[in-house]
Amino acid sequence: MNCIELRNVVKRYGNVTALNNVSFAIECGERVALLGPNGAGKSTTLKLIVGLLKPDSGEVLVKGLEPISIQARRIIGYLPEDASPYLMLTVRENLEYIASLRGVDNVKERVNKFLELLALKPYERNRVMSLSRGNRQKLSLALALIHDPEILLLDEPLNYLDIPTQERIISLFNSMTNATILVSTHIMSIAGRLANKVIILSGGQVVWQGNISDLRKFGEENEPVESIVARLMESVR
Ligand SMILES: Nc1ncnc2c1ncn2[C@@H]1O[C@H](COP(=O)(O)OP(=O)(O)OP(=O)(O)O)[C@@H](O)[C@H]1O
Repeated sequence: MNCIELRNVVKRYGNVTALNNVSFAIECGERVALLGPNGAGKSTTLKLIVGLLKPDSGEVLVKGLEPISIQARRIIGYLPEDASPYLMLTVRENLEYIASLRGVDNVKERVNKFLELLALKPYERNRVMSLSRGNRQKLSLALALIHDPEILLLDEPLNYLDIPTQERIISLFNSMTNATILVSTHIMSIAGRLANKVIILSGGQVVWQGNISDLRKFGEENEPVESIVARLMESVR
């Protein structure tokens, strides 16, 4: 079954065409990296899937449902590119509030688990406005995961994180074996550790999609995968 599907999607902002006839399908349980140069349309794609934007034409489906349906919203966890938790609330209050809104059972237990998991326990009583950018990012990740979503949409999830935390988060994602993950990133090594497939966008169009291991077929012997991806991205700019 497809957990995410875009069919001939066009999205414009005024006279800028951000996505121009984009189609792809992601099966439930797949892990896919969304790659593309700046302005390619990656964040726009994620916002359409989470229902924050509507396509001008074409269709976006989450398990066959409209992204704004209650059933779809329940199963999606979304980390925006510049996530901003409630600045005046503490770390714990943010987590408890979102967990309650999400209908999580045993809110306290679940919040404690994420405070531990993301090393946020020392900051649980601090207001978000006083946190470092990295700790805000950890909280934003916890907020995206608190309801154990089936589908994870992650926009540059490792931004601002120190190396030990990056490793912890990668293990956490990799332990979520049943989840469907679509992750936007500029870092090829991160794509390779979080996903086995890629969708490459450029100029609002899909220029390539397939298994990461198949990317090598487009390169010279020993050519770094980053260089192959860069060529594919530039083929349509
Ligand atoms: N709110 C907006 N208003 C007008 N234009 C927008 C808006 N958001 C995005 N765009 C434009 O749409 C295009 C796609 O932007 P988008 O943010 O989806 O790209 P991206 O691939 O996520 O880029 P980056 O890697 O730089 O974050 C760009 O040309 C961008 O300038």
